[in-house]
Amino acid sequence: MSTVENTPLLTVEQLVVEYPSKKFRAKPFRALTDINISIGRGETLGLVGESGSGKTTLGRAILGLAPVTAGKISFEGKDISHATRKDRRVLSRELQVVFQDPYTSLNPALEIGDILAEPLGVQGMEAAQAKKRVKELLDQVGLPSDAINRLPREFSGGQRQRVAIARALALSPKLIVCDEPVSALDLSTQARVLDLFLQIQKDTGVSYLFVSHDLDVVRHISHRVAVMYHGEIVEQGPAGVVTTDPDHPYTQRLLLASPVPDPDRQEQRRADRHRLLEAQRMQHEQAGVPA
Ligand SMILES: Nc1ncnc2c1ncn2[C@@H]1O[C@H](COP(=O)(O)OP(=O)(O)OP(=O)(O)O)[C@@H](O)[C@H]1O
Repeated sequence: MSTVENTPLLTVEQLVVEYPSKKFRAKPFRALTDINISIGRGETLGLVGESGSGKTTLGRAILGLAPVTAGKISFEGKDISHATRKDRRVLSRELQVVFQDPYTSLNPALEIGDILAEPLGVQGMEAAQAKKRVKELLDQVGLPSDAINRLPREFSGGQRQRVAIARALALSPKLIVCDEPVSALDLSTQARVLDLFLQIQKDTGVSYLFVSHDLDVVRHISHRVAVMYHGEIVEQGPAGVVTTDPDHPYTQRLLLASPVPDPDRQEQRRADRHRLLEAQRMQHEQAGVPA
């Protein structure tokens, strides 16, 4: 086996993330302290914790959306903690994201075919080849090929999340940060979308960082689970071993966790989506692809 194959796909070492305070001269807010995790190829690390424990911040730091105050994030052995915008453009082929809310993560004005072709066009794929790839992607996520000419509003929440997953898969990434991707769906739809994530991993070998406030969801999908509390990882182990004992303090805290983030953080997520879409649009312009 080569060195690259032996190296974990992603390692996070002694990561600290601080957000600047909105109050004048106030100390920055430390959202993450001394985070150490790794994710292997084809592996799912579930990240669970109560609301505000720092799960989204960790995903954001990996995606380059939250500042790395100290520590190191490496992808395939390369330090990406302070990657430039150019580096991030290259990384976006390997590192993708699926957000929680399927109702706001898709551009409502674009047909599904265009939403899926966008990342392919950015990477310079010719129209005919992109069309073929879009059909493959729809098939892979269990949507009919006539979805190409339809708008997001014509689909249910579960179907829209399938479109978001297809878009994340378009460039065959190695890691997908899944930030509460089933929390907005009803229980039976959740189960079907989780099965889709598992099937995709079996077929492609993609790795997931799977963020959820729901321990059952995380245990179902993950090989290993990390439990966060107040910006730290307080427990980490194989999915079957992490406790669901109702008397365990972390479990109690998880049971109390609210699935609905506070308005400030919802606003931040909207801003993240906007930034990522904006970055895609700029890449489009630079590649000379008409919008
Ligand atoms: N942009 C920001 N500026 C300042 N503080 C922030 C910012 N984003 C998050 N925080 C704070 O960092 C902490 C961790 O937030 P984060 O969204 O990562 O938690 P979470 O575990 O994902 O919560 P939830 O499950 O509710 O989404 C919280 O105290 C939050 O208020």
